[in-house]
Amino acid sequence: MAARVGLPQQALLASALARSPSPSPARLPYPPLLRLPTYCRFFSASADAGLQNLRRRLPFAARAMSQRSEAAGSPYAAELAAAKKAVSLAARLCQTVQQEIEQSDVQSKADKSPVTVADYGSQILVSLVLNMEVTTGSFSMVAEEDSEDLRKDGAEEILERITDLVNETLAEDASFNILLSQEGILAAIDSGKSEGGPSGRHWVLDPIDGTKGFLRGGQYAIALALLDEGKVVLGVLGCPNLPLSSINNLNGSSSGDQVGALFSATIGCGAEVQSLDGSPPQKISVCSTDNPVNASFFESYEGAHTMHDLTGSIAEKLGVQAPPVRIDSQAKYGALARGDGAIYLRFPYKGYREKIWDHAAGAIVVTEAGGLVTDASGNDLDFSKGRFLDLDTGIIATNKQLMPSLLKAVQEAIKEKDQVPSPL
Ligand SMILES: Nc1ncnc2c1ncn2[C@@H]1O[C@H](COP(=O)(O)O)[C@@H](O)[C@H]1OP(=O)(O)O
Ligand SMILES: [Mg+2]
Repeated sequence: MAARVGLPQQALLASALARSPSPSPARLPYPPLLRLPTYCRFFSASADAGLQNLRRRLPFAARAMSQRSEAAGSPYAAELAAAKKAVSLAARLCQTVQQEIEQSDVQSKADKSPVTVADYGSQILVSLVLNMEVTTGSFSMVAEEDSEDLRKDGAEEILERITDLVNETLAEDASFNILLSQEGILAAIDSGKSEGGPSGRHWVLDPIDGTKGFLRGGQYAIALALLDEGKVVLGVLGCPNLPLSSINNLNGSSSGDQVGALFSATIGCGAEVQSLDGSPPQKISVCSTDNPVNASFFESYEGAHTMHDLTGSIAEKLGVQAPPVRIDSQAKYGALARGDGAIYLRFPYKGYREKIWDHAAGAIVVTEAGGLVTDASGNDLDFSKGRFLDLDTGIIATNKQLMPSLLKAVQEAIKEKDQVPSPL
């Protein structure tokens, strides 16, 4: 595994710098680096045999990019290609970490939720690739992680581990002639501090959505979207543990062998799925059933993230017969978008504030696949208000045929729940 091959970052950097000629700035494919002067140190490694040995012949990030997509003619085609490349590279780092995660790779945030070296590493790689590939306009990103905990005394070891992981992931991909210093690592994480909002363009990133699933060895997603004037215009969901074909039974497993799905959607161009290692994109659409008896529904694996009693009551009122399919993360939106199930229900406990990065990519993948995503009252989600989605009800998603009866069942179940006296 690359992260364990014993190539410490300093040595890698020193060897590359010693052997390589300085690149001509005109040939560098990443002028946005100029915007972040402390971001990175780069080199041309074409003559470096040691590094070449670390690289695979055809990096999947590059291959995923070369496949023709329905969105090729859209005004966001370049951004979509960059987003796929960024998510694919981040997914590779996450897979490396998930396979051999250690206790010291996991920390607890101020809100007690877990964060891992892979959450940070994924955010760094996505920021870096977007900066390198998208050369027009200024760069703004609303992302989940920040570097505060990594700047504290005692964080030196974890910062070094993240730096090594990121640089080893970059070194394995022939399309990147770049390494990051520790200052560059911290700057890359903090490039996600934008507040978003209704004007301009903002990338929206959850570097690992479903960290608990990631730690359990279950589902997780790298979720990246682009907001333009307050609207989500593209989304990419990397789901390294999701079967590529479909989830065709209630345990979330599949009949096909291939695992690792990359969902993408651009406004007005539909939604697609391809393998994380670069198969051609296939158009997807939500299931077309109008009979709840044939419908199955997705919800969070974690009981603390959604009220399973309320969702059970909604499903019963609707006439759904199958038990819930419980999986972590926005992988649920991807699975819904290709028709693995018909409904997604999410009802967090009172007081939880939804963040835009937890829904932006998933929502456009579902709507472009022909589905609808609304709050519990049937309103569209509004991603233009900053880092949070201002809603105090739940989020529901399904096809157009089932939405009216689903909304009715949701309203009835909520009303009934509100009438039950609190045990306190
Ligand atoms: N108490 C909570 N209630 C609802 N969602 C939560 C809560 N804590 C974390 N989450 C978020 O729920 C999402 C996982 O969704 P799901 O439950 O559908 O798998 C993640 O974005 C996770 O945040 P994070 O991204 O920090 O892991
Ligand atoms: Mg999340």
